[in-house]
Amino acid sequence: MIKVGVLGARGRVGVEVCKAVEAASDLELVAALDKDDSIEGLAGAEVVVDFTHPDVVMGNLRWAIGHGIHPVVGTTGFDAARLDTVRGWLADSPGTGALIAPNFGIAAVLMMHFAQQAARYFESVEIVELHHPNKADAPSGTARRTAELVAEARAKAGAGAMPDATSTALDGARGADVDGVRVHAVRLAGLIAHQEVLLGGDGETLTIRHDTMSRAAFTPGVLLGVRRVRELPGLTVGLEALLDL
Ligand SMILES: NC(=O)C1=CN([C@@H]2O[C@H](COP(=O)(O)OP(=O)(O)OC[C@H]3O[C@@H](n4cnc5c(N)ncnc54)[C@H](OP(=O)(O)O)[C@@H]3O)[C@@H](O)[C@H]2O)C=CC1
Ligand SMILES: O=C(O)C1=N[C@H](C(=O)O)C[C@H](O)C1
Repeated sequence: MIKVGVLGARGRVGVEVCKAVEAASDLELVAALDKDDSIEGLAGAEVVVDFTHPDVVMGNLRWAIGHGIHPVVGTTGFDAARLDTVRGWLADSPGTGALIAPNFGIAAVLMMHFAQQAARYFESVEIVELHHPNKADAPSGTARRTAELVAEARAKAGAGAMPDATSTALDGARGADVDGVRVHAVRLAGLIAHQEVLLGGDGETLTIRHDTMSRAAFTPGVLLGVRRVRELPGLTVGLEALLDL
């Protein structure tokens, strides 16, 4: 049995993660903590799942890694500097592994992978992410990561800058620039999490779309991470590393 703690246990995703851990015969939920609970309640856990908030996740990670507890992190808001900081903490705690994934949905990971594969064949790539209006960060972690993967694929293929004649625009009209890829964030009541990657070339376009219909969609990926993270010392970024794509 793997002893699992959950941070953000009363949140939208945390509730689903707790249910999934409790339903798994090889996992034991030993701590289900939320905002006002002491993190010391994680003592005894081997793996901690974090679905909290970008403002608190670094403190949680520091504590968990410092106590040799392997984190599986869904919370977003990670940039290169934050990831480097986590790598530093892991270096001081040999044998501890951490998995940080901007999206634990298998279909979402495939959408990112397909976008990365397609990127080098098109002159233009833009990303539109659409989420529920209670989301703290924009653009989403998934969109940011997709843009990084697309930019990396284009750079590797020697692709130049994308065509764009815009010479006058209202602030934000062209979205955020992530490594040269434009990312547009929509916040709309009624939505959960959705993304379109738009690719355009000479006389044709390709749209790769992903829709999250239920937050239970994240739990198989989270459980995969929980089962594997202890075998992966150091930092692993993205669930794709565990999917043999
Ligand atoms: N990687 C992935 O696949 C996915 C990632 N996410 C990300 O996960 C994060 C959480 O999303 P979501 O569940 O929708 O958010 P919610 O706001 O519904 O849940 C977060 C929970 O964490 C609680 N919390 C805040 N601070 C702490 C703390 N220090 N310790 C423990 N709990 C705390 C919140 O309490 P309170 O409400 O009182 O502040 C809340 O109950 C976001 O960053 C989101 O982008 C979401 C879906 C999938
Ligand atoms: O906040 C959310 O809801 C989600 N957050 C993640 C992100 O920022 O990419 C994953 C998914 O999009 C849902």
